[in-house]
Amino acid sequence: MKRLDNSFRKLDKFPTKVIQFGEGNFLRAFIDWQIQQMNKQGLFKGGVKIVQPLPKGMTKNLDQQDDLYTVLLEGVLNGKKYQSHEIIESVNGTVRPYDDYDEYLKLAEDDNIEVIFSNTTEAGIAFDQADKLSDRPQNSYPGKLTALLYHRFELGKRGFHIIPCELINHNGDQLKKIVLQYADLWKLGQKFVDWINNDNKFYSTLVDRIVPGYPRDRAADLEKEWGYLDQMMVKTEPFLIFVLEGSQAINDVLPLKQAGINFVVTNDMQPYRNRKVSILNGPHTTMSPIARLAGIETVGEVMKDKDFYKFINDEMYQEIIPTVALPKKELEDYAEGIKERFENPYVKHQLSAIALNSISKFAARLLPTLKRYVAKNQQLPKRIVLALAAYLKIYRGEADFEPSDTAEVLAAFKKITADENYVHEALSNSEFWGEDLTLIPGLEDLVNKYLTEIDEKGTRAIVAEINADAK
Ligand SMILES: NC(=O)c1ccc[n+]([C@@H]2O[C@H](COP(=O)([O-])OP(=O)(O)OC[C@H]3O[C@@H](n4cnc5c(N)ncnc54)[C@H](O)[C@@H]3O)[C@@H](O)[C@H]2O)c1
Ligand SMILES: O=P(O)(O)OC[C@@H](O)[C@@H](O)[C@H](O)[C@H](O)CO
Repeated sequence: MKRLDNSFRKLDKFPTKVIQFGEGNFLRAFIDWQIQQMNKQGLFKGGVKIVQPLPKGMTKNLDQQDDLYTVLLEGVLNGKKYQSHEIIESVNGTVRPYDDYDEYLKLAEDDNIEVIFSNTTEAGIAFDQADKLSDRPQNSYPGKLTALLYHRFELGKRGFHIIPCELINHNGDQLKKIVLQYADLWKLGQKFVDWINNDNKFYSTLVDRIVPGYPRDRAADLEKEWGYLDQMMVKTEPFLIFVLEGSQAINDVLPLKQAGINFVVTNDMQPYRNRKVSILNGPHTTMSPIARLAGIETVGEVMKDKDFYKFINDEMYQEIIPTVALPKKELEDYAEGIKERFENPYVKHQLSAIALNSISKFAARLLPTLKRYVAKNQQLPKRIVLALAAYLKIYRGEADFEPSDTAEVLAAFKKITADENYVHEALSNSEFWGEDLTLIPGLEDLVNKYLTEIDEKGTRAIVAEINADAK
């Protein structure tokens, strides 16, 4: 069978208008897919050069198939099963700064390029004190970006629209802050700082699309069905939302809305972020420890289990939604959409994958809801507290599987697992939660009660009891 190559292209190859840091599954199924949708409608007429941010990566695999790959959309849309696939033609080429730094810097010279996207994971937007302007290349993504921007500035050219998609709050502000830190460290001068501030725009974003990536178990069958080889195919759910904080003028640069994409430009993206983190990531982080301790492996299985479904549904409607400051109807519609996405029969979303770095995820995704719930109701949200107890059981090494977290968190837990005041020690460690959780009235007692009950009867029985209480 033939590998994908240029003979599969149906659209014109447009000039490069976008630089993209990161060749990962998410960006290929999110940004490059959206650019394809604009190009198909003749609205953007631009291509993407992908920069591989790390020495090792997948860009060579992309080059082997003339930068083409297939996006497979599979899921449930408005209650109906939906499946389609499309060859994405928006990538014009790839650049590897570790192999050819000059080619990388040359991107700054291209007048057609207007936009920079990135997703270098949450670890990518970081300042590395050791980075130097003379490095070829700099270690960090912001270091590489600053070097590119400085070259552009020296050439007297206009700046860029810089749109990071990393899942950290205020990602645009964070990235700009680090670029300015490098400007200071490398003594690049006030004129460069002014050019960064006035000629470039950094946007904060919220991205949402579940992208399971390469469909390993079905890839060979899909290739047979499509009639070509594709080592870069990527599977995604059909749903997406792309929220950008900034002025509506960005719609002229990126006519995504016009292309029918769920692109929201707003002057305050925090409500969207709170909604997503609390109603989507919150239940993920709740179900992961409780359902795993009951022997369940995927999000889909949780949603198919009568008791667990009710538990998660009640968590959304009774513990989370009343604490989010957005119109109730809007939140309920969103929650219904999330349940449909969780039930996606095509996505086997492993609870163990969601469990990675659970302690910081609990702090970011559930603790704010817990505190808002307590302030509003003067009582504790039982389902969220049960999740906390389940995490403490897992992190004490008492599950059939190991906790997966940073070395620091695992080491800190190791120190206290044998302590007879384990729960107190864990809850009062502000390094874990950003504050002392024993100060929340009644929390330590309820966590202790649930831990005893988990030992006595298991999480499934407790879930059933909480459901019965809720009727
Ligand atoms: N896959 C999803 O469903 C999904 C949905 C929304 C958001 N996200 C977020 O997007 C990010 C990427 O996900 P993915 O599925 O594309 O992963 P991936 O492993 O396919 O790609 C990761 C990309 O990040 C780069 N990278 C990794 N560490 C880096 C570092 N320290 N510095 C610079 N670059 C680095 C890699 O080079 C690669 O391009 C994750 O942080 C994830 O939380 C994923
Ligand atoms: O990717 P993580 O590990 O940060 O979180 C696990 C899931 O909650 C997450 O991937 C969601 O599916 C995603 O945020 C949806 O856009």
